[in-house]
Amino acid sequence: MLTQQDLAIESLGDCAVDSPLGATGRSSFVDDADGVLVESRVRADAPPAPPVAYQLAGPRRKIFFEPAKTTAALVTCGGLSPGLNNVIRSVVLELAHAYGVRRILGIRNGYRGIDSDAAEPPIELTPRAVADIHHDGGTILASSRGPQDPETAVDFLVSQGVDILFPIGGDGTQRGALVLQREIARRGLPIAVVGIPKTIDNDIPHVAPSFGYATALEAASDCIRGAHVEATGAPNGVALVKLMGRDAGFIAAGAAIVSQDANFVLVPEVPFPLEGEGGFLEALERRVRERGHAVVLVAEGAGQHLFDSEIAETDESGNKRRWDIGVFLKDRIASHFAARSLELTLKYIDPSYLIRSCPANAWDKFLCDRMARAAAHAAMAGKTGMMIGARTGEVYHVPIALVGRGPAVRLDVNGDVWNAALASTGQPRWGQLGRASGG
Ligand SMILES: Nc1ncnc2c1ncn2[C@@H]1O[C@H](COP(=O)(O)OP(=O)(O)O)[C@@H](O)[C@H]1O
Ligand SMILES: O=P(O)(O)OC[C@H]1O[C@](O)(COP(=O)(O)O)[C@@H](O)[C@@H]1O
Ligand SMILES: [Mg+2]
Repeated sequence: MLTQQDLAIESLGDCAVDSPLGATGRSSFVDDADGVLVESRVRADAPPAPPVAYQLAGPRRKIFFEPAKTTAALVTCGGLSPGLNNVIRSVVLELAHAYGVRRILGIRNGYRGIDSDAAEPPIELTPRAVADIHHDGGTILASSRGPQDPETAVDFLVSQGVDILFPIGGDGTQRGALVLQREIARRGLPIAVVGIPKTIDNDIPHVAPSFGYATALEAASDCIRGAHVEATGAPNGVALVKLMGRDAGFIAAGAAIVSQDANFVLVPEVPFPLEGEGGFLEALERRVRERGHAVVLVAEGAGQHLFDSEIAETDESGNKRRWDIGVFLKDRIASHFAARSLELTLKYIDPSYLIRSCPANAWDKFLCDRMARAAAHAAMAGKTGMMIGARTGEVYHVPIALVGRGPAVRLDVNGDVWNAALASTGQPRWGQLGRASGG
């Protein structure tokens, strides 16, 4: 359970500068006493408890940095997510147009670009340079995985005169941001670090969901529409669609709900039985015998209990690699039907990278702009060691230290999202199983 103290936002010091937004008459200011309740769910019969609230995001009347003397830098890290360019553009425009910040750097290729020995130096981000980027997927700055030495990175920020760093990326990026902020604090430097969390996987705490997720669902459901056409277009057609989701099944579950065309959805949180009475293959066979076709969604991290071991290898950022459940299931479905001499037309579809490389949809664009501008306001007010949190309708400040605290964000298998996914597929509710069962 979080306390109000856990949610305190660090600050570089007193805010002595009048915000230029006051002169425009465009902004209604908020102050640090404005909050957003952490717990939206309550029990009416619970004893009253003191409210615990995030600090509300938004422009402050007094700011820490003098805009004309401020240099900001943006960096995008980790896997791509729809909306990265929208975030870059809105941060740049808010800083340049609303505050009058004149020097904004775009660090190339993720954290590896925060280094004087980097292959590519930062680029200048002007309003003109970012004018049209919001229509495109990806990131104009490029991204990467892999560690960066915090001392090297902070030396580089100092050498470039950077006052504010905006790390835009997932849970790993935010952990990295905290390491940099700690090094900055250790040296007593007045450099603000304000993160903007991206996640198509929907697996970052205090952000529910962040930008990218809604677009990923929309793109996935377009693929599933095609998969359904393929499955119904052949005798005993089965379309198996692999979606991203290393540890959390939000994309697969959400896509099942959005598309309404999936008959099975397999997620990391539910180690389904494969063989035997009540297992996936038997349920699939029954569905195909009864209806002549089926659409199966599988998240990349699902079914790892079906392999004898875990992969020891990680990616450059330390994320554990997973066995390829898509190809594994494809083979097992084929051999199951062959063993029963049952006709099968199996189509395996892996749209993973297409889903995260597309431009943001309307909802994610809406979210990106608000999160980006909120980050600009927080940073100009000298807030640091924080990231922007978001929930439908609200944008607020979250200490980055909370990203690594508490249980990881996973699908609640007793919650309404998973219930809706089960209802839309009609698949059995498989429970928790031991390793290697049914393999
Ligand atoms: N615990 C950590 N400490 C410092 N840096 C980290 C940490 N975890 C990840 N990073 C760095 O953050 C960047 C992005 O992390 P990654 O896990 O690849 O993507 P994401 O931010 O999307 O989760 C990489 O450069 C990675 O090395
Ligand atoms: O193949 P890549 O580029 O390493 O990315 C795969 C991973 O990237 C993601 O899209 C995002 O993951 P991150 O949070 O690590 O950036 C995951 O869903 C997926 O497991
Ligand atoms: Mg991640």
